[in-house]
Amino acid sequence: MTEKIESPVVGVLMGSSSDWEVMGNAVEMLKNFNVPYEAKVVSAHRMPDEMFKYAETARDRGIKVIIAGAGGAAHLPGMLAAKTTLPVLGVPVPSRYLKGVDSLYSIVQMPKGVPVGTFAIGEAGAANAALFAVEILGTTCPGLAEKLAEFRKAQNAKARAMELPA
Ligand SMILES: Nc1c(C(=O)O)ncn1[C@@H]1O[C@H](COP(=O)(O)O)[C@@H](O)[C@H]1O
Repeated sequence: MTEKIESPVVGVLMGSSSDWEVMGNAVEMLKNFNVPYEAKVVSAHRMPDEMFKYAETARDRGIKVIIAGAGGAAHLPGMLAAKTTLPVLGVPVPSRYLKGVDSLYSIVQMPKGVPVGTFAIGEAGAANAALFAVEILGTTCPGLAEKLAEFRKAQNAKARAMELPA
């Protein structure tokens, strides 16, 4: 008997394998919610043809949301958004010299007409992009909406239990 493999509904893309430490936080969050995903290195700069192909075929393959993380001249999220009408969530990956402020500015200042949802620099941004993707999926999937409510409840309990040193 073969196990049923659910096809991915979220694509987690990153410009380089060096982004994994940050972008792994998005994958971790999707796993927590049992959301089928695919994670790939796709670079607008280094693999422009593959990037176009990914964006052009994503919807037909069942992808509903794309999370794209990149550092430095982070054109990946914006270029994906230029080639698809799926929601694209951009994660600025911290860069070596400008600490990700360059990545943030590259992602956030999209021209009118081609939106990219831009998140915080680094791990929190990656995790929140995944949570936002779950929220989008939760608008049509009540099971996910319920899990999100549970997640918030658990987070609240954890924050309430926080103690400071005497
Ligand atoms: N910003 C982009 C794009 C792109 O936007 O297409 N492709 C790679 N990169 C970024 O270059 C940084 C350094 O990459 P390397 O570590 O491979 O040299 C990474 O943060 C990656 O996201």
